[in-house]
Amino acid sequence: MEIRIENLQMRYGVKEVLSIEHLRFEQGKTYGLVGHNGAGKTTLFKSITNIIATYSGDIFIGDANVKEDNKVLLNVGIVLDGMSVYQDHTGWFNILYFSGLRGEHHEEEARRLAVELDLLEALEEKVSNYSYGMQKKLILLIALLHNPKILILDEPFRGLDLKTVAWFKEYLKALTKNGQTLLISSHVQNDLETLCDEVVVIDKGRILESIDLVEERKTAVRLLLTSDNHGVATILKEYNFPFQMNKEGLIKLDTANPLWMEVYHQLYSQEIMITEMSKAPVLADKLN
Ligand SMILES: Nc1ncnc2c1ncn2[C@@H]1O[C@H](COP(=O)(O)OP(=O)(O)OP(=O)(O)O)[C@@H](O)[C@H]1O
Repeated sequence: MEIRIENLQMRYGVKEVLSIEHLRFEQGKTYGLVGHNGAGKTTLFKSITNIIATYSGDIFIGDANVKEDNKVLLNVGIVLDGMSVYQDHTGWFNILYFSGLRGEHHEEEARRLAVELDLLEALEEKVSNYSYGMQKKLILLIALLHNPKILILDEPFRGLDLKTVAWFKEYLKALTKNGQTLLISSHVQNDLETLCDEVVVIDKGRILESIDLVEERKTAVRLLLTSDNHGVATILKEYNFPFQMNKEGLIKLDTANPLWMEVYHQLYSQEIMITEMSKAPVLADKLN
């Protein structure tokens, strides 16, 4: 399902927190949302899911306006950072309770996810005994359980161990292959770089730009580490070949440039070896 936002204005008192003329999240794509603290990411997520309804303007999920037809939200799963569940009850109680609210029951799927998340045994215990990461896993499990058509995740990886983050990223990649739409906010650029099709940059409640990572990935910009990076820089300058040397001394250039073959032969003839060549991260460059 797609999400469409038209003329959204949101204020807390006199403070304008969101001002978005038009924004569309297409079905089956993964979107990242980046912005400084207080930029409005969480407020946007809360508005889309009707947790906040004091905005002016319209938000559509599919054809339904969420303010007028909030049943459409049954298609949406949301995990907000700092969200909580019932502490004095077990993990299982929470799973059954929240599934019941939706009129659904997916015990087998819950068990399968709990095994993947290494949480199965803990589900018998009270949530108050859980670590922060375990609570986060439980909240994710509950959100994933009903297989929502739209999944909104606010800082989903914060507090999770590396193994769980890796599992979760693969899980999310598989979801979009099935046509689900994902919105993810994260302060970790690498997380968004590896997952997202598009990254929306938000600042003081306004959309600054939208970065199409799918297009950006098609370019042939590479980072090189060589046996003599300064020697390479000298050769590149002789050829007027555009390049940058980053803080770590790696050379960044576009190997699709027609001059690259000539430069490459020149390096070879001067016995300069390329010891490492990797795809340059797109997002870090765009955002910094
Ligand atoms: N309940 C509230 N009352 C008043 N102002 C609020 C409230 N919630 C958020 N704000 C303000 O709204 C603005 C946007 O906050 P929001 O939480 O959406 O930002 P964010 O981009 O998610 O930030 P972060 O990256 O720190 O999570 C901030 O200036 C914040 O102070």
